[in-house]
Amino acid sequence: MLHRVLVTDNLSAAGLKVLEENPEIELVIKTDPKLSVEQLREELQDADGIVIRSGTTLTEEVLEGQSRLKAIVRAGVGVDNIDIPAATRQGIVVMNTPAGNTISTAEHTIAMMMAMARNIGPASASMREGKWEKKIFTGTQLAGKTIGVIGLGRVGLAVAQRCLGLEMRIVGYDPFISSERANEFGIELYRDLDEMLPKCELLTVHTTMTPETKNLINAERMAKMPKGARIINCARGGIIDEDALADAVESGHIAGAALDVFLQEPPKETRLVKLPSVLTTPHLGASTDEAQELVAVEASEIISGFLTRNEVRHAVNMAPVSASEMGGMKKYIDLAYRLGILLAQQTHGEGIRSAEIHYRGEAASKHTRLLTSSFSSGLLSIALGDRINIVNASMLAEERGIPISEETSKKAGDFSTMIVAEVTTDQGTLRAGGTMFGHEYLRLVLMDDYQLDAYLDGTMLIYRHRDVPGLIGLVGTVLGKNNINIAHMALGRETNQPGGDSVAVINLDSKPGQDVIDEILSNKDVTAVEIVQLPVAGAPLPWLGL
Ligand SMILES: NC(=O)C1=CN([C@@H]2O[C@H](COP(=O)(O)OP(=O)(O)OC[C@H]3O[C@@H](n4cnc5c(N)ncnc54)[C@H](O)[C@@H]3O)[C@@H](O)[C@H]2O)C=CC1
Ligand SMILES: O=C(O)C(=O)COP(=O)(O)O
Repeated sequence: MLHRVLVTDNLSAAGLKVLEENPEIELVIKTDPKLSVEQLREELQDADGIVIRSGTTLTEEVLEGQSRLKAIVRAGVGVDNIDIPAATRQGIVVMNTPAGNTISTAEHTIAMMMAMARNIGPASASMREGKWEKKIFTGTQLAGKTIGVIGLGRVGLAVAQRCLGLEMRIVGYDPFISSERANEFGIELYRDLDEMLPKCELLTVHTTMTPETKNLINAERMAKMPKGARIINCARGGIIDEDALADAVESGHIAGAALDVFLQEPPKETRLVKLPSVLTTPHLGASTDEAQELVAVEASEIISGFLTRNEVRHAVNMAPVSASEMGGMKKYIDLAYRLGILLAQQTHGEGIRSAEIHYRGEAASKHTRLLTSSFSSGLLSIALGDRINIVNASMLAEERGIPISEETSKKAGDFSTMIVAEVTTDQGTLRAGGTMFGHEYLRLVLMDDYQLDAYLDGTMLIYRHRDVPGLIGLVGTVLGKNNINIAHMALGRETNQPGGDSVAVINLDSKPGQDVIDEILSNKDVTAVEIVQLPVAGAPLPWLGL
């Protein structure tokens, strides 16, 4: 089946070409007219992936119940127009293209700063009206001025580098970078934003939009800046409090502002936009041919790589996995998932308090977080059904108050690679350990304290019993007379002495009914019987299509 990719914002032709030329992808473009929320919900019902820019907002309401949608790709940086927790809860991977538009955005920031300092916008408008107003448009020189850069990520650092070239002094604030790194870029790093603000004759913000950065520059902070300071925002509307900025510009404390982004786009509240010393552009930071080609091609490659090769690149709500890494992980993801559903069925999904996964030998060098998510999606599959997958498993486990921890040891034990999962429930602790033979065949080699060697697929009849002669024959006879074929049988006993507690795992070709289970259970030496249903060997896993 073709993977359907919906595009709802303008992407460069080069990016669309990547999707059009992929024979495994069906491209659906819905950019004009802009879709309503209802139309977007409807289109998404038939989409495996969506590629957007800042023009499409994917709220919880839009994402709710979108069972076909597997991936959202943002052709650009900011993902604040996507409800990430809602996407994660739905099991949808969100990815972006972090670097393609950095330089263009930094250049736009510099352009805005220079245009503001020299009144380029109003001077040009005045000349268009036939005027020659040399005196009123006297500007301010930038060389020698101090600029404060808040957010020293990709764009912030690129802006700082360019400001150095303009012979400006740069002070910076970003709690997440080291002063060594800042110094490499000629930035004097402050650990306290309020201490830095009085130094800033110009201030530019380059953080992502988070609850911490919302209104980061408010009235109180603007008051700490020197009188006549200027403010630039080419990051996200709302990092600077728009109302407070309008007040500060009107009062003359802030001499001017240059804004590319707004709380609401296009802005409905126009007080700020209409102020003569406020320069505005309609979110143009990334709008160059070069940046748009880079982000659109990358976004298209990301969505194709994900849908056709399970590659996870630049994910915002999941660890990244390259196509080659994924190749080596598939069997492990499968193994962890199967241990998860095995234990889920043994606990009936009830009363699970916590789980602990141990990775031994080769397994320890794999992407264990992903494996733990895969295990968790199996473990919670009874409770949550198809809704759970590798993307949302950790979040949903956490929401249900089930801590799932992991521990790794590169030391191999009896097997070169092994995953052992331990689940604690209200009733006690259950354990299952799996390995793979020849990197191919998945095996259950540990159940509670019993060592054994059972297939980890299909229908499994598990019975606990006292290790006495004749029992295997008896169970075999019951199954035989009910026409149930045995594919494989494994026994594990507590000690090497006969007569102790044992467990048997029989892989069957069909599922026995309750009457068969009751007949086996009626034997005085059998203490418990359960049927566990795992996917058949090599069956595809949910959404990963492994
Ligand atoms: N106007 C436009 O068209 C464009 C806007 N952007 C926006 O620019 C911003 C920066 O983008 P990038 O540099 O690519 O992102 P980035 O992720 O590389 O950098 C963000 C930086 O902000 C810092 N930060 C986070 N919280 C902070 C806080 N409370 N205080 C100070 N610093 C904090 C982080 O440590 C990080 O270094 C984003 O909001 C992005 O959406 C990006 C591209 C185009
Ligand atoms: O990449 C970003 O964060 C941007 O803000 C660019 O937005 P756009 O793709 O031009 O709508």
